[in-house]
Amino acid sequence: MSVLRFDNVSKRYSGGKDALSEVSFEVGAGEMLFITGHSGAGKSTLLRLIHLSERPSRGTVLFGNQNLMKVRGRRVALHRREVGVVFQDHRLLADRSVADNVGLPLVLRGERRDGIGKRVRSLLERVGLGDRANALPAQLSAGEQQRVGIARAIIAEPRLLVADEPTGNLDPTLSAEIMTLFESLPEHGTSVMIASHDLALVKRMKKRVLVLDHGRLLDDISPEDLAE
Ligand SMILES: Nc1ncnc2c1ncn2[C@@H]1O[C@H](COP(=O)(O)OP(=O)(O)OP(=O)(O)O)[C@@H](O)[C@H]1O
Repeated sequence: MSVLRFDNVSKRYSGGKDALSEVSFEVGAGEMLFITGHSGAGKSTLLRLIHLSERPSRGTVLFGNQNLMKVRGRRVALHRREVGVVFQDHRLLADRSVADNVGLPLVLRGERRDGIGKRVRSLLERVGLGDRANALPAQLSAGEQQRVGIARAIIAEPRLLVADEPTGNLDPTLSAEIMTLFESLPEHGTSVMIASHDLALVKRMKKRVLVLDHGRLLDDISPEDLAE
């Protein structure tokens, strides 16, 4: 079963040239893959089309069986519940505790407080932040803040997690920790797509890699091919 499918997708921002050009690929359930390419290659644009902060100019994006072109209005919020998003700059609420930040997606869904507390505690343990639940984001290191952002993105068990340069500001040890966390997600039923221009990191991970070049999908490299 495919989680996501791009069919000949192009995106042109108003006044610009094509940021994506005729891109086609498919992501399977439980798959983890990287999107790489030079600055301006179209990595962020591709991810924006998945969580509907942008729309394609041509072509079709399917999420499961759903054509995202038809997802409009209130249904956009419903779609976003199924797609977790991790940004490089965390975007945590500065005046809320770690636990409140992580539980926010469940609060927005109207889930019961006692159930939320339990799930937040268990997830914070899983990401190694069990003892930081009451801290404010500013009291955490960059790597810890990033783990809070990831916990918030996965607490509602999305079908797909998209991460845009999630290790951009982190040192190699912290990057490796974050990658280990991402690698554990497919076994919990979440597929993972990570945009990164860090080629050394991408090669080390030995996962499928989509290579973008000036908006075109230049290569779709399987883990086996990457090993050669
Ligand atoms: N909102 C926008 N309006 C107009 N053009 C844009 C917009 N966002 C991106 N672009 C252009 O689209 C192209 C692809 O940009 P995108 O941000 O997707 O690339 P990227 O691979 O993520 O780059 P980077 O690694 O630098 O973040 C670039 O030429 C960029 O200038």
